[in-house]
Amino acid sequence: MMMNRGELSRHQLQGWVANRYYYQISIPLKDAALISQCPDRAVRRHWLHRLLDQDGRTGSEGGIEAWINLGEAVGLSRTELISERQVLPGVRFAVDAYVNLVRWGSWQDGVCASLTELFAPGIHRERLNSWPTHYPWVDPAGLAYFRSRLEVARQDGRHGLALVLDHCDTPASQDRAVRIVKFKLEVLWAMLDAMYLAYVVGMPPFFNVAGD
Ligand SMILES: O=C(O)c1cc(C(=O)O)c2c(n1)C(=O)C(=O)c1cc(C(=O)O)[nH]c1-2
Repeated sequence: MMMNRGELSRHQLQGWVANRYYYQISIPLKDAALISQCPDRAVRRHWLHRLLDQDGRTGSEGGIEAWINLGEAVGLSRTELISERQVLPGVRFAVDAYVNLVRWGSWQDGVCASLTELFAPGIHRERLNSWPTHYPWVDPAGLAYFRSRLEVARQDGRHGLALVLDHCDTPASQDRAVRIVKFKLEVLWAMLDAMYLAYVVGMPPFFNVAGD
């Protein structure tokens, strides 16, 4: 909300991009964990696209590279981003909890957890619309990540939802699906809470937050 209202300082927006970088690089690990659990060839085949969409293919660099470009567009160097120096402990713990859920749960759990992506296209669209006005100092070329995800996230979300509707066909499995989605929302909230404390409240001690 603060982001979309244009209320973030340069330091705060940089902090968000640097921390979300850790989410981006963890998504393929999560997708690989899901694939490793899944005996269904068609599902594995489809899910592999997700992994490659982030990691890239020959001739197409992929989402992580696009996120690094976003980092450069907000004034962070590639080295700074890749160093993970700015990743907050709370963000790291939350993201790792997501990867671990998929690593130790079933592949259906992993699909349920990805359903928050249904909301991602709208969120990306909002950023594409508002950032050029609110943050004119951000190089617009860096917004390519959000643009590239509009259609991909819509398709991924639909595919995930179709799988969940297909496989979660008992009250018990539907109950579990809802609990998993709640867990994933808690991961996303925990990330935001950690960033809010560090960059908005400015509450010390944070070993890796430089003063603004
Ligand atoms: O910017 C966002 O708000 C947002 C949220 C989410 C999400 O809800 O997990 C994803 C993304 N973006 C995203 O870019 C992305 O690639 C992605 C993959 C996944 C997933 O769980 O597999 N979620 C998300």
